[in-house]
Amino acid sequence: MPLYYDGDLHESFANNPSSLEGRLLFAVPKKGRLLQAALDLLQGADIQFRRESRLDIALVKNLPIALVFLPAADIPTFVGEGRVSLGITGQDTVAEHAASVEAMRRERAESGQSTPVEQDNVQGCEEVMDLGFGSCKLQVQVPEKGQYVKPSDLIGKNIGTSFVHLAEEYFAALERDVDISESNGEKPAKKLRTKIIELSGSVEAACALGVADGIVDLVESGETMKAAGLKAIDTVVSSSAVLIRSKNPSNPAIVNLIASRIRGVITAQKYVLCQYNVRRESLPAAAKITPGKRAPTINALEEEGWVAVSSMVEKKKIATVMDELTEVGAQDILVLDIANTRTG
Ligand SMILES: Nc1ncnc2c1ncn2[C@@H]1O[C@H](COP(=O)(O)OP(=O)(O)OP(=O)(O)O)[C@@H](O)[C@H]1O
Ligand SMILES: O=P(O)(O)OC[C@H]1O[C@H](OP(=O)(O)OP(=O)(O)O)[C@H](O)[C@@H]1O
Repeated sequence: MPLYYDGDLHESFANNPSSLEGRLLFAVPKKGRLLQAALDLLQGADIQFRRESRLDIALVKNLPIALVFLPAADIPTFVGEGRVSLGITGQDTVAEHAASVEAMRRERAESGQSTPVEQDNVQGCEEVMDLGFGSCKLQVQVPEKGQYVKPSDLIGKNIGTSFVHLAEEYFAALERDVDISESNGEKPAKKLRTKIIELSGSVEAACALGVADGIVDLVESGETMKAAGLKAIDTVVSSSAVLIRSKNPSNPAIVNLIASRIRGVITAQKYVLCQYNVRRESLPAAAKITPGKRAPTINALEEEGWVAVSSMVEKKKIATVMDELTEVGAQDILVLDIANTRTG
């Protein structure tokens, strides 16, 4: 098996490109917050497909891959069981899946079952890379003007959430800490006293409607939380979109190829190319400001005593970098967008 995809298509894919056989399955969120950024990433990586309306599978035209459009929250289950080799989803959903597997493991141990969860095809997912979008936090929220101030005030109360297993883990740890600090050497209670209520959406309405005393839900700008009259009192998990892979993908060479293309697109989005001319004696100072990823590229200019420099610079730092370059005497500073990259 080559480490990198060498252009040789799987035999069954080459013979029948309109079939699923021989194709690596890649799960993409079918709707919601991550969909558009994920599609932009696929386009940047030249993964060409046409999604027929109402069909959740799309065959990729130029690679032996099929895209499977699934709810973001379900993608870690499909990847973790090895049904799909690659996926794009949020770290929050990966953490929730891992917590559900852990809960299954605990339940089996407590009930004396000896079958390991791995026998149910639960192998878990591996994070390949952070994709740099979809940042949010899973937070414990309570009514702004209510009686609850700190997380431990919610012990024994009702908590609404779509992240049932992470909420259970969070409150179990909280109860354990409180019990230990209040006990006189007695063993902390095993059973969770806080009631976790599973809700599939609009979780922020649960407190106002009397279903819950507090919630565990995602926050990005905080606008939804504020509009519902809630405030955050703790963070359970910080999240952003990630590329995940199964432990034993059907074609590791294709997995590496896709990962490398996506990494190239992300780097291109993060950096710009900065070019400028500077007197040779000012080059050490200028090179310090624009060290590049490896080192700046330096070319001689026709004009005696001057050099041309080009270097990758983080987009978010470019204004300051241009100010500093001007200060050390750089001239003709140009900033260019990078369409794609493959760097070391
Ligand atoms: N406000 C947000 N800002 C940034 N990322 C978010 C935000 N809300 C959710 N996400 C990320 O996007 C993922 C999918 O959430 P989203 O609410 O879009 O899912 P969905 O599939 O439409 O589900 P639902 O039907 O429950 O809304 C989340 O798991 C999280 O990683
Ligand atoms: O802090 P904010 O920027 O306001 O974002 C937070 C909201 O975004 C998500 O919901 P989404 O709008 O995707 O819809 P949903 O409630 O149907 O999941 C999340 O569940 C919050 O409700």
